[in-house]
Amino acid sequence: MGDDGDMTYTLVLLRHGESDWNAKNLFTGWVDVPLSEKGTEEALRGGDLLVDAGIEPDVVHTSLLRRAIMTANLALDRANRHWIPVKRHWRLNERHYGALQGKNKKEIREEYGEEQFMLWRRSYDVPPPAIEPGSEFSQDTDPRYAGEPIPASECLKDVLERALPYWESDVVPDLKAGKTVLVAAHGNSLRAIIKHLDGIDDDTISGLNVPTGIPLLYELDEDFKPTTPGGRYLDPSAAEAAIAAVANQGK
Ligand SMILES: O=C(O)[C@@H](CO)OP(=O)(O)O
Repeated sequence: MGDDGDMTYTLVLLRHGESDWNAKNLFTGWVDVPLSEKGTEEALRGGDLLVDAGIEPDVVHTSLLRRAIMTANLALDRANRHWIPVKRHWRLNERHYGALQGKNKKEIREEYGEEQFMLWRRSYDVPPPAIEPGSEFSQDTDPRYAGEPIPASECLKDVLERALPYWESDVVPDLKAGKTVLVAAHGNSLRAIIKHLDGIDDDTISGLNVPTGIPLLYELDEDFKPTTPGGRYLDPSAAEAAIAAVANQGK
């Protein structure tokens, strides 16, 4: 609720802390790797940032991947909000990186060249080649996805199309109920949500990167439009440096 009585909704987006594969510079996607030690620290600091900003999440939504789940647990524990209700869904998972999952970003860039590398990594509508079912980094027999229409590779457009139904059916109702909502997810699933919220066009979104472990606060008006375009990172200077590091991965 704004001071002037207008209804606003409070949303916090949180990308997981650094994972082991972020540290090793590997395409990760749906591979369920743990947080690195640095990532654990980032998640706890994310909780401190929530406390410092006086933000008390009422409900948390996560993907089905442990790096997002653990980040939410650590941040909320630090913020003494570990007890709030949680909902998890694969529709908040990282973008499925197809046959690139498990591959080194620098090696792929050197093998295929900068242009193809960036098309696969940041174009809106060019997915990487599909992953082979049954291969080492495929999720086709993973019980957590049994019976679900899971992808074998995704571009950002695909991510937006599968994340939006969950956004509308589960996140929006929590916001409309006046809850402060925390969404703990991934670089590309959050890029999809940000594209939707801020109405970013298909070309411009390729230049937008999300740093690990720094809460991004959105106040939304009654039409679910951000009152501050792009939201506000709770540690803006750390976010700026971390965004540049994500953009330069593979170099
Ligand atoms: O590997 C991945 O799954 C993602 C996020 O870490 O990488 P990128 O930023 O290259 O899309």
